[in-house]
Amino acid sequence: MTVGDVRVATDKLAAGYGKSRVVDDVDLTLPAGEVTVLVGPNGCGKSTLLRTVAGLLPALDGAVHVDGAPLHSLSRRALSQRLAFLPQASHVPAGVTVRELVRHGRYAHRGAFARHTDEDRESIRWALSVTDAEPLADKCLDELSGGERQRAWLATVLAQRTRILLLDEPTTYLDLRHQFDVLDVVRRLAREYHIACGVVLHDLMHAAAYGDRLVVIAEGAVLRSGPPEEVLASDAIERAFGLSVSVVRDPGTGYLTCFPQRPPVAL
Ligand SMILES: Nc1ncnc2c1ncn2[C@@H]1O[C@H](COP(=O)(O)OP(=O)(O)OP(=O)(O)O)[C@@H](O)[C@H]1O
Repeated sequence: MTVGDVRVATDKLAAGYGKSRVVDDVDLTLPAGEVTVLVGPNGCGKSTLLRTVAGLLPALDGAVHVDGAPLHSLSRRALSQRLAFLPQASHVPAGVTVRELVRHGRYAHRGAFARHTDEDRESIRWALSVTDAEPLADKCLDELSGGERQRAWLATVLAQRTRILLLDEPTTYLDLRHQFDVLDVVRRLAREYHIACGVVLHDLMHAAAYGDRLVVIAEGAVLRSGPPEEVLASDAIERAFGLSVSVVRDPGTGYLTCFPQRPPVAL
């Protein structure tokens, strides 16, 4: 398996609820070793699309292929061994510690009643470590701050050790350092482990800095996809957000970043 192998491909996918199509005709690919960032205005369908790719919502039309196999042909367990999904918000179970939660991430690899293997223990340790959640391991989830909880959920998803990661706004609630830490983890997972990462982000600066490819969703469709420099400089941003941005590369850090083309309100 080399960088660039397509792990997820949608073919003219329509996603939505009942008869209502939220996005239509979507051809999305998530290649191994790359971070693909989905951006778009509130309510444009980013979560709906991700949940459909994760098999949590039925496709209204078209198809999703995971590792070349039609999504519907994979059992729930087979899919969980390939693909992990971090939703935008999750129910917080009372009295469950972070370590217990992260252990759940291993269920796809062993039966509910099987004993933990060394591989399970190593995956749990690794997931807690890369998300900086080790100090939280023995605390109850319902006693954590929003950002600490977000790291615990992310660790749970990472412990699943899948080749495909779908993350819906993983930086929500996180302070500045932890936002960059999480995005660094995502990039490392892509580069070092050749994981195909599909990430929803609202912050276009994060998207510019960390995305190998951006996908702009608006008006019920993919408006544009490609390298951040091209996509951010295109009219898709103005169309999607009603605001264009200028793109610059910070000479100090090398980060590509962008600024809204609108001066602050003078008071
Ligand atoms: N369970 C549901 N049943 C019916 N409609 C829904 C449901 N969930 C979301 N929607 C609608 O689907 C549309 C897309 O919602 P979605 O959450 O996918 O958008 P989003 O791009 O992720 O938004 P945000 O940036 O605000 O998180 C919205 O109009 C929303 O009201």
